[in-house]
Amino acid sequence: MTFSEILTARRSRALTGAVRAPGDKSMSHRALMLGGLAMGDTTIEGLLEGDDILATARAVEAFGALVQRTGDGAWRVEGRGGYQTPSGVIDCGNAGTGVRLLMGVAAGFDLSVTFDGDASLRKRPMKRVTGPLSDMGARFDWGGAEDRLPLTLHGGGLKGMVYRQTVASAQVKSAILLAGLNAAGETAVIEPEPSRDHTERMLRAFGAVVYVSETGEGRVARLQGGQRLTGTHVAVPGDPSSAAFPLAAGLIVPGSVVTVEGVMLNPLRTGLFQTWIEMGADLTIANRRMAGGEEVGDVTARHSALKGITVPTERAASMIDEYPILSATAAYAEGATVMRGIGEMRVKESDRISLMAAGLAACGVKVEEEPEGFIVTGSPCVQGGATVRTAHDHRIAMSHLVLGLNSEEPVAVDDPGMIATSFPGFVELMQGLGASIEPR
Ligand SMILES: O=C(O)C1=C[C@@H](OP(=O)(O)O)[C@@H](O)[C@H](O)C1
Ligand SMILES: C=C(OP(=O)(O)O)C(=O)O
Repeated sequence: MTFSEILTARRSRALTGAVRAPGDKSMSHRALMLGGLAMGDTTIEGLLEGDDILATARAVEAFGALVQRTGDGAWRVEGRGGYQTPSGVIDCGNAGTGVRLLMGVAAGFDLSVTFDGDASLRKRPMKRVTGPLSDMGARFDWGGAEDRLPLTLHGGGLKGMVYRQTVASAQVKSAILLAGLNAAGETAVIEPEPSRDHTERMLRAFGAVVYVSETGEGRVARLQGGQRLTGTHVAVPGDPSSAAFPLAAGLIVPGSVVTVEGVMLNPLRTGLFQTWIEMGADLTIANRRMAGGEEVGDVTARHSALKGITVPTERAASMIDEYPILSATAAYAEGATVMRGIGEMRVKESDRISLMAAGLAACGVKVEEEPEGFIVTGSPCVQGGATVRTAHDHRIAMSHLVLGLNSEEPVAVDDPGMIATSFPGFVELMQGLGASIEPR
């Protein structure tokens, strides 16, 4: 489907059905990058074919690997055991994960490369990665403003380091560990609040030795430099961050029963499910099994009378991308949902606190914005009736479309094309469940 400039969601009858979420975005980026870094063939099934991942596939090819699409979600990467200087600029599009992890990998090699991205990515901070990589020995030239893309990286000659995270960020941790693979000696990252661990897990699947331990200072991931990766098979499970949207719709539209099958249940990713259950959601998980080295399950959401809660701040890292959709469901909950300790939301594809606050308020929902969070006071009756500015942010767009599925008046979003960065086929999948989402 090609979109008009605006998509509109309208109050829908009960949503029913079982769907599959697209492949996990975090794992899809890593599977391609590590495939390019390994010697030999890597085959991937269930790869997310969203725009962020397609940008990473092009980048890995530009760094010297052979990257082929062999079928629906099926890809083959023939790695050369290292990255080489690409002939042009590496454009990571909208993807923070893409650019930050690729900087880490590339820093380990004797090459020079310029990274760039779209208008949203050009606004996001890069020093959180270039700082530690510089301490390891990489050099950077800013193409424009400091801390922002475009930038040029000169890699090679790295030495390992011990890095203490100041913000919980899997992207920063991963960039450092990936650089450490080709640094002299040991590299360690200490995390006071653990972030998603897909890099550690997937490095092991490619044959690397990675130690993870719990210490008084937090979780520590360490590896020795000079390890070689070997191509492998990666089965990418469904993305819990994407599954959240149809499940949220199931929770808020009366009479609904929505199942999303094959959802990854890594505990560092499921903070939203825990939060919804505490809010009174009828959310059940069946058929728990292992797939692609991760636990997966079929998650069912039934329409529920939700109540507001205070989300524990230490849960933030395990649901950082889910606060937009949580806040949309909180709009239908009785009482206040307090979301704090989430200043990181302001440096995502957009300032997600401010955009969600503005969008919800335009739809008649009571929202109080704070520097590091927001409070949504909901009610079962949401007015709607707004066209929301999404500022190139897929999750802002999808969250408001879900909000509009049970509001009095329709809710429309601008720039819906961005949804394809993480969830191609979102509109068709939601329509298949019975959602009324149409181009205006
Ligand atoms: O490592 C990853 O795959 C990701 C880490 C998170 O970012 P931060 O590391 O900035 O928290 C998350 O928001 C992003 O969508 C994916
Ligand atoms: C923050 C996100 O992604 P990234 O940082 O990769 O752009 C996201 O998908 O919500």
